[in-house]
Amino acid sequence: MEWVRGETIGYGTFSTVSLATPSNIKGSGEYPSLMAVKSSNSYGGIANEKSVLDSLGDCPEIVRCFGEDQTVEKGEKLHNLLLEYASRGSLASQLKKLNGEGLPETTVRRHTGSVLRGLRRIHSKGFAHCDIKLENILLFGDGAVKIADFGLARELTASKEGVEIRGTPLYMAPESVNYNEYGAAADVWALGCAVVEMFSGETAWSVEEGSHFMSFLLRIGVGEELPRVPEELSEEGKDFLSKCFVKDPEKRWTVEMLLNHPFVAVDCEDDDYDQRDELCLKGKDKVSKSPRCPFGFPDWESMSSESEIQYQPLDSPVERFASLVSESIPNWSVSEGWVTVR
Ligand SMILES: Nc1ncnc2c1ncn2[C@@H]1O[C@H](COP(=O)(O)OP(=O)(O)OP(=O)(O)O)[C@@H](O)[C@H]1O
Repeated sequence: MEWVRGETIGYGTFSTVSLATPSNIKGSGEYPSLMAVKSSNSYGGIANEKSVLDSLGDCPEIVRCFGEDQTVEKGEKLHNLLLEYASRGSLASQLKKLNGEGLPETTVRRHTGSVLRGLRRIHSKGFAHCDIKLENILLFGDGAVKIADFGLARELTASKEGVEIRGTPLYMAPESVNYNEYGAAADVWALGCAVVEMFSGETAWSVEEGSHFMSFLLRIGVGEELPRVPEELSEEGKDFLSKCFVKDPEKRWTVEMLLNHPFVAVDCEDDDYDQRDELCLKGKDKVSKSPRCPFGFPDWESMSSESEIQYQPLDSPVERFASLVSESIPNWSVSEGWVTVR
């Protein structure tokens, strides 16, 4: 399909997302008149995302892919992935418009149910998403909520050796920090963090400015502490989170179990949904920008490609942390200050 690039609508760590329209409307009946195109000068993430999306097939809770191609623009070779366009942006951008407030619980329940159904498809096809966060949950004009960004997704059978941080640390599960495990259970932990953020408008972990990265990893991996559960959340919501925030991945509830939890299994009245969502729609969308340098840790850039890492088996969490951290102090203030590490 021939297509024309439109305005930029989002930035990721390794890609730019723009609007795209088919250039020959007549001959493009199977494609929508407006799409999103994710473009990157590196092939790995785009290729992985395309291959995972192909394996997942059509699912109402997963962003659709219309194909991939390469272009040369301003002398630069770009790899492009054509995707369904989410006209209402990401949950992160929606939340930003609420100025620190969260979404009504009925809306959170509905969105959580959608993400769970998307995760059910991902896990049943033998993959883990590995980067569930509000930036990767997209909102559509018809009210649909879909999971996007499969650049980090990987097969559940993939090896877990070595030292690797995948995804966004604020959403990382204890077993990922400690043992490099990025399975279906780690997606459930990340979903719990996303639910807290959706409801409260604040990240599930509160981290003081100037805190050291290593101490944060220790809090997730070694300590007894769990992510914050908002006081104002209903008892059902608190119970739902208590099933997500179980340190032992074997004891954590699976997506299938959570789909039967009353927090999402019961259809809620959506009275307050429309009002608050309308308010969000009225705000003008701004292009979201992630910092280009992961965490403000200059030396973390060397971890951007798995193939470049010389893996050493490390047994203890402390050894692993020591190999992952630098001396620099990151900006902890908000989740958007974090970027995905590949
Ligand atoms: N299909 C889409 N429709 C509308 N907006 C989109 C779409 N896909 C992505 N975006 C916007 O672009 C942003 C970046 O996209 P995406 O997360 O896929 O890129 P990325 O390079 O994989 O990001 P990162 O790896 O930093 O998480 C999203 O947070 C969202 O705001």
